[in-house]
Amino acid sequence: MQDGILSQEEGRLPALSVEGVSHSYGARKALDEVSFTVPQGSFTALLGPNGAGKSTLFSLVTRLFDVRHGRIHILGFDLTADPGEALRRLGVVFQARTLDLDLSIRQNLVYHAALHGLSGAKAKARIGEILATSELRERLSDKARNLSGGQLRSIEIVRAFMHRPRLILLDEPTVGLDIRSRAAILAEVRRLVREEGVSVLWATHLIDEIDESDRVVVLHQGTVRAEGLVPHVVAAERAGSIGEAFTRLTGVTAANGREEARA
Ligand SMILES: Nc1ncnc2c1ncn2[C@@H]1O[C@H](COP(=O)(O)OP(=O)(O)OP(=O)(O)O)[C@@H](O)[C@H]1O
Repeated sequence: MQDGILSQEEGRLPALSVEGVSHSYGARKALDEVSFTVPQGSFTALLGPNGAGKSTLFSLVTRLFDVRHGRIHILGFDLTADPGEALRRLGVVFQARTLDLDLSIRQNLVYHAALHGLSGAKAKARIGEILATSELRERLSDKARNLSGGQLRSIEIVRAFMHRPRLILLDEPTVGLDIRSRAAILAEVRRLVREEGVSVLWATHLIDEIDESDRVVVLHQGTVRAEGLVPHVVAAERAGSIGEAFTRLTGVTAANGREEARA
């Protein structure tokens, strides 16, 4: 792979394939024979209430935990047999904040890029490209601690895109943000999916983060309850909306970010 250019064979493979993956914490089974795919160029929402197993799944895909049962492939590379090739194609935004608050935004981004082998000049060019239309371009020399929570999250997202990964995982990236910042971050990630053809797996428990054109994987109590384009999942459940389909599939009412913000 060179600067995001895919070989013909890579072009046909799913960005992420999870096959029969299970994971337990002692006697507690957090994931039970989980299988789904993230097709290339898709925005796939991993929708599940708290405790569904989303973070456990992310810990497996990022190799924080070993895959002991089942298989995970990133662009066709087996995460267990060929972790270097698989992880090179992956970018991650974790739930917890991970920028160094004492460094400038530019330093945070350039240091991360260096870990992926990008020279300083290439990193700066890449920052300019990703932030071309963003007002954050004016804040690159500011220390991270002077940015708002929403701006820090945006920079973490830029950081995940720096090395041109083909698959980006975001674990509940809007938690703790106000409605406007949430919407801005969602819009920014959707723009990058369109413009860069990258594939995204966006974990959320909030139904209003899901768009009609998304793919969705519904995860509940460690099992996949549905997978497909939103209109297909809604039709299969004979529901009027993805919220209603979610309730039919899981027996619980999906959380709504607007309501959570009002509470
Ligand atoms: N380190 C751990 N030890 C024991 N049980 C755990 C551990 N981490 C998670 N679990 C359990 O595994 C299940 C799945 O948790 P997980 O954190 O993956 O879900 P989640 O969908 O990410 O939820 P949340 O958004 O609340 O983090 C839950 O029942 C949880 O209590």
